[in-house]
Amino acid sequence: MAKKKTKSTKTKAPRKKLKLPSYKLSSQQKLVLGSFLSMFGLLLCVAFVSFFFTGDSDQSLLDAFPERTSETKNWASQFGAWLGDFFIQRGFGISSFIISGLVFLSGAYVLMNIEKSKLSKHWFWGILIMIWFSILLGFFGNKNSILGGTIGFEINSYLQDYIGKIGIALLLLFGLISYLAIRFKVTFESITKLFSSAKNNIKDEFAEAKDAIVPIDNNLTEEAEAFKAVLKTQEESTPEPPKPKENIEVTKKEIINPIIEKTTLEVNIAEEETIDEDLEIKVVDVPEEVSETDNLANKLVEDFGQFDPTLELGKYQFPPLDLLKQYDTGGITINQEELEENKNKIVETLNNYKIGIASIKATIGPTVTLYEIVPEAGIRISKIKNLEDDIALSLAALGIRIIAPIPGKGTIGIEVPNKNSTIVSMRSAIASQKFQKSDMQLPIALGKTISNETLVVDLAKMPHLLMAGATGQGKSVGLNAVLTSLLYKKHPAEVKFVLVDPKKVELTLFNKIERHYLAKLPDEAEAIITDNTKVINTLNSLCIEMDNRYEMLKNALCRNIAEYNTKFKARKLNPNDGHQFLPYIVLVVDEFADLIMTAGKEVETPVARLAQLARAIGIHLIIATQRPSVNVITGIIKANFPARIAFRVSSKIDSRTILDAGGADQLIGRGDMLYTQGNDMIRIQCAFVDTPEVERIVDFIGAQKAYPDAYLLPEYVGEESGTSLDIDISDRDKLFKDAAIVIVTAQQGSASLLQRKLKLGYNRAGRIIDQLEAAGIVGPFEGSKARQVLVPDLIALDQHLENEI
Ligand SMILES: Nc1ncnc2c1ncn2[C@@H]1O[C@H](COP(=O)(O)OP(=O)(O)OP(=O)(O)O)[C@@H](O)[C@H]1O
Repeated sequence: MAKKKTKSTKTKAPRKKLKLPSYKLSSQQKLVLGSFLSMFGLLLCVAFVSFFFTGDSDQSLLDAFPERTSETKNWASQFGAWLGDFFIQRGFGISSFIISGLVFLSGAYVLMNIEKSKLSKHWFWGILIMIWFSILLGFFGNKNSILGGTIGFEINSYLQDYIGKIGIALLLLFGLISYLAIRFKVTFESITKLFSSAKNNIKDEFAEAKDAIVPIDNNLTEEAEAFKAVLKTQEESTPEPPKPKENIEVTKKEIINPIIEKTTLEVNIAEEETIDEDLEIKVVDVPEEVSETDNLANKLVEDFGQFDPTLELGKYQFPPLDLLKQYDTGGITINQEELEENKNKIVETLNNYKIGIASIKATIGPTVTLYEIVPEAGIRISKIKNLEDDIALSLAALGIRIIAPIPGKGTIGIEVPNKNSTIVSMRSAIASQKFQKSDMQLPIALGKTISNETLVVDLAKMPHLLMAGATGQGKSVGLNAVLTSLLYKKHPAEVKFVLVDPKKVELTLFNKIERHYLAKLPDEAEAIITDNTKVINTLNSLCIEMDNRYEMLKNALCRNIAEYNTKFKARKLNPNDGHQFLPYIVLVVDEFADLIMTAGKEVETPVARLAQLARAIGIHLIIATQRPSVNVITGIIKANFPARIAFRVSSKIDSRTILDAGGADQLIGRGDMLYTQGNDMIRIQCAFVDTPEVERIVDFIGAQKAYPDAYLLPEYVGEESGTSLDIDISDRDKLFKDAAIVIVTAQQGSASLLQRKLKLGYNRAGRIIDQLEAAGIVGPFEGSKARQVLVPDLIALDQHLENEI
């Protein structure tokens, strides 16, 4: 599995069909052309027929240049005589009639607007048959014979010199057989079958004829017997010669209709003479035809069972729960005093603002307690919402969040942090029934909600996750929780990670499971990407993988990866056609801000593309950032990441950037987070997984048998940052001129200036600087100093560029 064909989708080039050039004709043009061709076809036919009678007498006229006065006998006059001579005499003989037929047919096709490909087929085969006949008839004719025409005769005599008469006969026979085989798909078996079935038919007919006579007599019922008796007496009384059978039967019917109605005899006659309109039609049940691929798939599944993607690492063992630490000993402790104290404070504070409370209820979560208040009638919710800061101040606690009203309930919520928070261990989240029994595609145990329920979400449904939070608030732990969840639930064959870690320390641990779970570019030594410049290649490679996968899905007629994999497991997709089991790919970027700052658009574009399109083909993005500012989480990225996690941030603005709402600035940190998947916002205590725990898990997995290599992503040939100075003018960057203007205006030859002004990545800016150097606009590299600008102003730049061309 780990080996992956980089260019996996081999779409077969469609077989080229013989096609006439496709001119688009208007209906009027079609009528004109169609009728012209049909008429011409008819004229040819008339000329040919007449040639047989008039050809000889017209011959002398043809030799001279035709004049208006010269009289020809051909029914189509001089032109007819010429056509006959040209096609029949000098051409293909009798078989030239095929030409007239083809011309007529072409006219009819144009008139009736029939597909051109059919017509080209007729022409192809028509001309072949014409040549064949011409040779066949030329075999019997002489030089001037109109049987095979001059061409038929000449080919014949030419061939006779080489293969003799017998050779020609055999060649013609071979031509005939080939024609029947190709055109009518005749095979040797079909011929023998035809003969045997003809033989059987004849046999059957004989047998039927015999049967038809015997049973009528044998099966006579009582009535028939009676009828026979009547007949006998009649015959006796009328000594006429016996009449033919039909006649007798008709008379029988007339005489004793009521008696004979049920006899076999009568039924036969009635069937012949009358049509029973009340006759019911019984529709015969025809079993549905099973297509060949289904059949084959069923047979394969019968023989080998469903395809098992995990087979290569069949003995792989999932990490046991014991590797995770048990933190929450004793569960959540309820401190009655604290509860009472907070309740009093809330009631008191609200009373200060003249807000009466009808009832109050507390739900104790791992880090915060939710006090649900039902205000007295007539109190406006907005009033409470506006007092958020004042209430928080009065309660003298950090991390108070007011939810007014709680969605779906008619109450107002005030979340107050617990004095002693409980750690939600990863172990308890993984061990929860919800996680263990989930049948999600990519289940993630995020942590526990305020009501102490484990929240399990499906990354495949999200479909991408944006994670933000100030430093030290639990982002890295959150990422580890996501990765750990997947490691506990998914086999190495089912999911692959692409890890980008500019911080260089957070995800390095996962190196140990490179050959089990990681994906990388073919020539990379390390699977975990810590170098920002390499990220661009990886992201573009993922885009290629995405396109490849879409192609595979399209060829398999599947809408998403789940359908595709099910079909593949049922052996309905042939690996020889480039199909393979597709693992999910999860791209994790630990510090996105860093990437955007150094590579700008070069990173944003592929990320946005993946975010927009990759959901159906199983590529999911998890992007974490410390700096949730708008130039990092741009509109386009935000629009494609409906699922977001916010750890504590330092300002309301940051909170709005991530969640489109405040609240994240009110969190208490240490894994306290808000999660939204587009609509409701849930406060969650993130499951805690420490580095030693992750280490134990990756050690456990790493010690097991692995694939020979990491999952290989398609190769991406990035534009290398070329330094050669003989850069072709036509190869210049699209922004070359803009860059030149920026540099000349600022009189400062630095790549970082271009990066800032033109919003470019480092690589591209560097490349443009090289091109500017090659064009003589900036001077050579001078170490830490900016390059010298060799063009003094924009007018000089214009001249400089014009002189180049
Ligand atoms: N879910 C959690 N439960 C309890 N404590 C937590 C949780 N998450 C984080 N912490 C505490 O907060 C500390 C910092 O967490 P973490 O390293 O994840 O922060 P971070 O946001 O990744 O910081 P940085 O961005 O600087 O890497 C941890 O060492 C741990 O003590």
